[in-house]
Amino acid sequence: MERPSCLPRSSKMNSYIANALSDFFFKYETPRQVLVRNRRVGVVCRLIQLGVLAYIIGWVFIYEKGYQSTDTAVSSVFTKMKGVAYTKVDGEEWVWDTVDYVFPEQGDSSFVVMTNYIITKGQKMGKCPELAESRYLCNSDSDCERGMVERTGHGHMTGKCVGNTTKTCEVVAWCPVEDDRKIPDPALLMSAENYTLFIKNSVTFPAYGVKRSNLVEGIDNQYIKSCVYDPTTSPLCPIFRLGDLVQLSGFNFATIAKMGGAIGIVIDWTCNLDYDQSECKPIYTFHGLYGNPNETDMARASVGYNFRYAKHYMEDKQEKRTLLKVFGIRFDIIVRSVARKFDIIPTLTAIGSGVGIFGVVSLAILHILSDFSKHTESQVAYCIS
Ligand SMILES: Nc1ncnc2c1ncn2[C@@H]1O[C@H](COP(=O)(O)OP(=O)(O)OP(=O)(O)O)[C@@H](O)[C@H]1O
Repeated sequence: MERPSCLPRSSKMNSYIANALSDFFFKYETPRQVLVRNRRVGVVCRLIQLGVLAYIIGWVFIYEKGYQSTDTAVSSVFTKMKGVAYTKVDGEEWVWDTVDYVFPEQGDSSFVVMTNYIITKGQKMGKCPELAESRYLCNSDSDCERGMVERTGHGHMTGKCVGNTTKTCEVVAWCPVEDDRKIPDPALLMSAENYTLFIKNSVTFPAYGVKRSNLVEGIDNQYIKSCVYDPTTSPLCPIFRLGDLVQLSGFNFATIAKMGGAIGIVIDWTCNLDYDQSECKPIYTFHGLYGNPNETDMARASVGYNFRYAKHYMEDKQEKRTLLKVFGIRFDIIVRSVARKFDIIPTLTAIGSGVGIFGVVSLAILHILSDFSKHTESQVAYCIS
């Protein structure tokens, strides 16, 4: 039986330190290289190394462009519509030009082009019956509580139930109240299909001091006057026909014109500034956001796009207004940008991380091999360097 050690604690410590010092001074460590004479192992190891090399060169450097730094642009968009529409409703002729059908008229990157409307002329402040619709109907005055406002009503109830055949609550409102139960079909401004939209967009990449405009080299005043955007024949023309925009967004013009809708125009600036700046050009894409009533259940709950707009005027010393329920196509112009250029810092970072990954993989292979060598001792020859 082994006798318990009765050396004191301090003398045990001293012997550890002495051993450690002797190991440090009288022993030497060096990595041992292993030569494996095995086809399967050799092929697998080389394939893993090749895979890592392909990842570093193919993915990190070529695909992800790890040798370049990136910057996003500061951008500004200006728009201008042109085109004239003519309507003849109830014998009344009317010509609509850009200031009548574009909202707002300043040339914003988000704007609406009116394609259909319901007009209520000569409204003035007063008392009148609500619209003859089921939600406003009443039998007696007690159904019209004074001061109450129906959720989607047009004014404050006076407390009276009025009318001869169809009785509705009387309201204090802009009278006569709007009747929007019948939407003109086909849309009144179908000629909007031929309107043209001019988009002026400039971008600046502050990190590289590079400024670009969508009126790129070769697009002069003469070209603008005659060109119309076409994705294959004139992809850089900044003038777009409305009908083409709707079609490229996947919508039907007659449907979107009647009920309204929304279209996103994306201007994509993806530029490699290692090449000449003139190669940095915009790419336009068009996306239908809403405007097809059969598209989704969500769209059916609120079909199309509309809003109300009033023009006020004075007549016989009384303020009056013309109310328009406007159905139109809303355009949202979105600029997406990324510029890349060679930079030594990301290059060194990418190389460093590549070397690191390579090192980790080599270590993993070494571990696999040391396991392998234990099992197939006979096929492995060790050579100590
Ligand atoms: N929506 C558009 N459709 C077709 N051409 C357009 C449109 N908007 C502008 N243009 C034309 O593009 C050119 C540049 O327009 P810009 O607004 O810079 O100049 P402008 O002389 O003030 O334009 P204009 O007085 O004709 O509205 C002009 O020749 C203009 O007529």
